[in-house]
Amino acid sequence: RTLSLGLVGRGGGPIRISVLEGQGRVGGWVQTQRKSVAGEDAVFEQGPRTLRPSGPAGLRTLRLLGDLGLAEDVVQVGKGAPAARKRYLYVQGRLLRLPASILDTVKASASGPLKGLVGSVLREPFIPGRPRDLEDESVQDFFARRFPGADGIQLAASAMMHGIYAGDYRKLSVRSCLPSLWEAEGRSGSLVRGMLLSGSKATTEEDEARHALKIHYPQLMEMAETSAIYSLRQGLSGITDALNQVAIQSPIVTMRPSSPVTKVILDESKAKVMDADWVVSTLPGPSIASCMKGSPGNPIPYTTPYASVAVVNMAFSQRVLPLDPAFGYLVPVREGGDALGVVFDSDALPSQDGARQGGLNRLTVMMGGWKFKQIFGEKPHPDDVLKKARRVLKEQMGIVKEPMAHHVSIQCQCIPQYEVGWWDGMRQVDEWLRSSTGAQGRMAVCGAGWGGVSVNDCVQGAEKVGHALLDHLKGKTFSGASPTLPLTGLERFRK
Ligand SMILES: C=Cc1c2[nH]c(c1C)Cc1[nH]c(c(CCC(=O)O)c1C)Cc1[nH]c(c(C)c1CCC(=O)O)Cc1[nH]c(c(C)c1C=C)C2
Repeated sequence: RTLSLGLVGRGGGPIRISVLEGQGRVGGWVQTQRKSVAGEDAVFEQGPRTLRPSGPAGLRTLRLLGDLGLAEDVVQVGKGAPAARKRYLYVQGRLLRLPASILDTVKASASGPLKGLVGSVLREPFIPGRPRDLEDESVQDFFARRFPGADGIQLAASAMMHGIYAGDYRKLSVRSCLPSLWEAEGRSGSLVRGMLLSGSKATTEEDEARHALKIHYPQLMEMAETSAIYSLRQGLSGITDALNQVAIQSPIVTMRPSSPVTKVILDESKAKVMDADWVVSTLPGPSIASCMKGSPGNPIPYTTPYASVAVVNMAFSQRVLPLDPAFGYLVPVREGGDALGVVFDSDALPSQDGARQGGLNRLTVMMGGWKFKQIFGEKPHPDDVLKKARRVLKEQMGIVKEPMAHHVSIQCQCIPQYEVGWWDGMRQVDEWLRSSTGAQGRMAVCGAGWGGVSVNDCVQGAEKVGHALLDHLKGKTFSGASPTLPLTGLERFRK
């Protein structure tokens, strides 16, 4: 829709958008493999596998799915489904179910690894708020300050950081990774009080996104209200493939696959391969920094570290899991070992098992993350990775059966690590993008490295940059020097 506006560009000519993609395929870390297993078409996700239909970003993604004509392909996990309510931690050699209700929490608090949980939560509002000059701290330090001595909370927090960032909660920044918790404490001096006061209050942004979705795609809005997570029947590559098709058909967009960017020069007189008025970069910080090395001006002032994940998808001919249907489990830092967690894919999304449902049993073992090098070295062989994944299944769940099919992916440097100080780093990059000694207002950024690692965050970030740019272009024709971009994509980091 937006791409067909008759835009007028610099010098009165039409606007042209070139999408440079380094790989031969589009989608980045969104990578779905369809494997034929026992005659069935099973889905193996090697990157993100489910999306959340909540919050302004979640609602925007649903709107995008509607615009792409994918509403019929959505497969959902209802809020009450086992895959939404049953999650486990692997603690002291056993799978421990995480409480899913207040009653469960009270029971879990009586004994075992989560002992004393309720008492810690009740005491938290009486603990003074953070010092005024504390600008950031690790996720571990934050929970230790708010819930001193609460071992169970540390276990759960470290496991959650494995599930989202494949990262080490002793290094990850609470301000950057869990901004709503950091803000709740900032507002009320207490995390619990802050969360209770904000309750289910929707922001204006969320209200607007809800309203837009309800008008355009009421069935998707209904789905958002009743679902915990969702995916597409064909897997998440269905989204990036559909986007690719829209771009290919657009008269103003040129898709250029297999075109890795190796250099960005902010000096028109030196343009060699392609001359552009503006660049919107979705490259990770270290890659864009390396592309701009040697270009006039200061180098990019901050780059984010990244973690690698070994993702091993497996399909068994029958159910091998020793427990009732569930989402899967996460392994807290303290347990050590190779695994970060295991997802029970067939329980979450049985419709991705092919037509003969109830037969196949798909699951995914995730290993490495922040300790990838320590476990696998520089370049592990896929057979060794598979061996390690099978050992995880044997040791943690007693599964010794050989899978009928498997797929090993080594996702190098796939998840940005927002470590303590990242927020301030983003502020510096925002300034650099605007500064005359930096990118001179000619470049904006979006993507997981710059403001949220989920697919929803990436869609929201890209939409904001895209809409701002289009609004800017609609209002003007360009005949002189290139004006600066109306935004950098990092506005939220300004003080
Ligand atoms: C390739 C592995 C990935 C790991 N994390 C992500 C990927 C792509 C990104 C990610 N995972 C989750 C989120 C949160 C927001 C969302 O969209 O849902 C993000 C950005 C959620 C998540 N994924 C897994 C778990 C257990 C969770 C926790 C939250 C929940 O209970 O829903 C599966 C999983 N992902 C990774 C690991 C190691 C793992 C383990 C089972 C890394």
